[in-house]
Amino acid sequence: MPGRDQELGSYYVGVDVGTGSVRAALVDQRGILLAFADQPINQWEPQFNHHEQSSEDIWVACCIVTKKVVQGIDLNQIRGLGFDATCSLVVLDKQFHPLPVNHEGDSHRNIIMWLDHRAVNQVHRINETKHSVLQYVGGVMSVEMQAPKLLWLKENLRETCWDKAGHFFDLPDFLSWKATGVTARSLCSLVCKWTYSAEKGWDDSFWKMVGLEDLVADNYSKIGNQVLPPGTSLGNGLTPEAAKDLGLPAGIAVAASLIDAHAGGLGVIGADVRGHGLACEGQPVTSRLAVICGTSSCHMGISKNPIFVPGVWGPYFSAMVPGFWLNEGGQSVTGKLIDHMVQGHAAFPELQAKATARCQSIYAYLNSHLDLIKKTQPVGFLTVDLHVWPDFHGNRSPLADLTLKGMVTGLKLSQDLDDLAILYLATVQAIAFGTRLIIEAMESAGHSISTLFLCGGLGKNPLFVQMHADITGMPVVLSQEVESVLVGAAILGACASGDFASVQEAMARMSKVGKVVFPRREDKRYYDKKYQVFLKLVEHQKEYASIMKGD
Ligand SMILES: Nc1ncnc2c1ncn2[C@@H]1O[C@H](COP(=O)(O)OP(=O)(O)O)[C@@H](O)[C@H]1O
Ligand SMILES: O=C(CO)[C@H](O)[C@H](O)COP(=O)(O)O
Repeated sequence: MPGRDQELGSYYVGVDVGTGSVRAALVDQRGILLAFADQPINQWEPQFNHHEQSSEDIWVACCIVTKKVVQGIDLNQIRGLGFDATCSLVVLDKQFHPLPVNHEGDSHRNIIMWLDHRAVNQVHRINETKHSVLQYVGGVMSVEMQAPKLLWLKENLRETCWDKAGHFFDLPDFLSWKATGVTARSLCSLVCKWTYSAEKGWDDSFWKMVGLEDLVADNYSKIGNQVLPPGTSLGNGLTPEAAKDLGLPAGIAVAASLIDAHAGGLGVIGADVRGHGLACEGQPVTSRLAVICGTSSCHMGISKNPIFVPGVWGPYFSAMVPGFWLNEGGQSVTGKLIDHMVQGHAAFPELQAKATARCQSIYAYLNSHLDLIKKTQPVGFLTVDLHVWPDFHGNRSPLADLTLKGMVTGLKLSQDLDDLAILYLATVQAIAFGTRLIIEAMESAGHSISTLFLCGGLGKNPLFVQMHADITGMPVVLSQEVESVLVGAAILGACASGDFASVQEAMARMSKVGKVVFPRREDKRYYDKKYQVFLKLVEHQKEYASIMKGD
């Protein structure tokens, strides 16, 4: 909350809808968070690989957190509002009412979440077309993108959903519509998840080839035929109705939105790094990789010219930083995988009890427990004979293989807290090795990366950050504001308000270096050996699959 003696200034509200919660912040022109609030959101998993949410629930959560962060301030100081959200698919009918995306016909659950893998068969057929738009998603479309999900709805819920649908929104675009009544879509969501080209627009032949020709016949009115760069001011700003819901003044500028990972990228990648001893100082911004780590991890690298990286999404023009091409590597489950491994272990109740007794988070407790048991060796060396392959939800990048599964080798009969802590460590390391594999793929295609800029919920975990530095061999920059994704959302609001001339200017002013974590060079040999094992794991998994397929 800003103090009463706070100089009268301009504020922006950023709203970030992650997988597990909605967050809002009040942010000033220097990118400093003056107030923060969060609110959990519901998820349903009615069947394995079906993940659903409710757009009504999410809007209610947005209203709760926004009202909280503006409490007690002069509303006239708020100049702009920006949203970011996960790239989930929201379905509404022609009157903008929710439609069910499930066999139960529950219209409250009208969102197919980004991590939903129900459309495996559909994406397989889409990839078999080898259509040229696939070049711009790393060569292989992901089941997490919107075209396979649309096709699934058409083939499975024709009467209850497809035929009645009037609007298919990416969640960030749903939020900006809800705030302004403007149905224009963000270039970010359409380019990254819907095959739209910033240069050529929609490709009719793709939609016809995959069996979604009805979208073309409608001139794309259901999926978006007005497209705006992120940060553009929408319509007449916040509608009176949305203003009442959110507790904000009607008419303030609302920006065309971003996907959450992209907002994180804006929130970190433009910081002034002078004086921190970083290799990216004085180098083009293209030497920086933004790594946004929440439920999933997203690896956002930009370039002046398009770079085609097999298995890495993109290149997408102007989808994050205007004028730059974006490649987006990713791991579908990272925070969710760590939670899964820890919560599923027999010693989890003991961990919870001990962490609660010390008023610590379970992760802070695990990290201090590892420090105790490591004795004199570096903590990472505790996993010399325990190795994890992290693709419990398939591989997004760079293998782009959704059939891959998780692996653990080196299990013992022990089920105590030491065992849980070491399994947790091996999981964190596996995620960092996955990042190394993505960086290597990006570099061999033409990127030249020297520094990681990490944010998201996992950025609060010092072990996760140190392992990313040690395993990639690159320094990891953490922002001054831990909630950097919200700074990205606020940057959108700031651009829409007209207070900054460009997204680049707002980025440079509002993102700031906090802490830098350097790699421990002396441990490199150990991690290089573990990386060799990591690569063997996937090789062996493929061999097992081929043995089982044989006669
Ligand atoms: N204080 C913390 N310490 C360690 N890990 C954390 C902390 N807070 C969140 N996390 C991790 O971050 C993940 C959630 O990140 P978050 O960015 O909030 O996710 P999302 O944007 O997907 O909702 C959790 O799965 C958890 O593993
Ligand atoms: O596909 C993505 C970005 O393009 C993200 O993985 C997705 O939006 C989920 O984000 P989060 O892990 O922060 O909840």
